[in-house]
Amino acid sequence: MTGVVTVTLNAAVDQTLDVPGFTAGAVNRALSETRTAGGKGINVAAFLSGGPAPVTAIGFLGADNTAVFETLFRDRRIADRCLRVPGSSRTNVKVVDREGGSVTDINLPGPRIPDTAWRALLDGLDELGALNGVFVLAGSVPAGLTDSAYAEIIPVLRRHGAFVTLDASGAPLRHAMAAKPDMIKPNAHELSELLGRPLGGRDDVTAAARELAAQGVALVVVSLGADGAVFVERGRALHAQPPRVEVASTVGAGDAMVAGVLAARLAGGDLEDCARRGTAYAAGTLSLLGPELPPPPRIAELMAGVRIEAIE
Ligand SMILES: Nc1ncnc2c1ncn2[C@@H]1O[C@H](COP(=O)(O)OP(=O)(O)O)[C@@H](O)[C@H]1O
Ligand SMILES: O=P(O)(O)OC[C@H]1O[C@](O)(COP(=O)(O)O)[C@@H](O)[C@@H]1O
Repeated sequence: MTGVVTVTLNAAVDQTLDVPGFTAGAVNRALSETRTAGGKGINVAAFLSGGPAPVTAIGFLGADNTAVFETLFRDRRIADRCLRVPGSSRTNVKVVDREGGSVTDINLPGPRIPDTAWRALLDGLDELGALNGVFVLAGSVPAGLTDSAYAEIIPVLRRHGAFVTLDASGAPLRHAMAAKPDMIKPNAHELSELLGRPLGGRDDVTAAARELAAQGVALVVVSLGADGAVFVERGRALHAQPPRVEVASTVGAGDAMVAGVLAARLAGGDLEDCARRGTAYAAGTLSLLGPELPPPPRIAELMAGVRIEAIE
């Protein structure tokens, strides 16, 4: 089976703080702290590891705090092609308030990427493009790179005929749209920002997703948090509603959804299979901290509990 390569330009150590009743502007006390390897592409790599496709992670890691990432790569048998850059990868703070059911993300900027490292990344991707069929470009773009970073990477992979998934936001997503990724997964807020207009309910979101599909993105997935996600491909639109699950943290749910969709696609699944597996992976990670999935029998149970509805 073809290999999957995930690209993380801005890796992160996710520091999850358990703060019941968290209140901005007040003194808050954390009951516990957990640190896990994160960053969108690294999460997708972790969620896909252990499956039939070999998984490679590439991107940038700050040279001063690589241990948490190297441990993940070793434990999950993810091939580590990440380039080391001076400094430390950022720590992103995730404040989880289980009482109030909220997660507050404070994402830091990350180390500046030297030009030599950027060029080495493009060379590495060219090399990996010859050997792997699926690429995931995900997350924010750190200092030192331009908003065109993804728009520059996509043609390098296209030359090799790779399937390119993009999960980004803001200007990097807008620039990359011209390079026509094969799949995108914005959330509703990112989609509204991309189109420059507010989006109402599910029908509005579906119409917007259809517009992007008409621009040449084969598979458009729009995630809607607890309201599930909309999947659009070749004129078909589906809504997938996750089953009710216990939520420890929503961090990484979007990345799990990307991984589940790709796992289904790699197995030859149709749009409904992608929606079902993507939603089950997202629901599965909600009760766990870090890029973890429950065991296969529980994933099967979650898949059976996903409600799929066709949208006309
Ligand atoms: N609170 C929740 N309850 C149930 N499912 C959720 C919840 N939050 C997220 N999900 C699932 O995870 C998917 C991705 O979450 P979302 O928050 O939309 O992504 P992102 O983190 O990329 O913004 C959703 O489409 C949904 O299936
Ligand atoms: O690169 P960005 O956009 O700052 O996002 C990085 C953060 O996103 C995550 O990958 C989680 O993303 P999702 O919740 O969207 O799946 C965290 O691990 C990380 O801290």
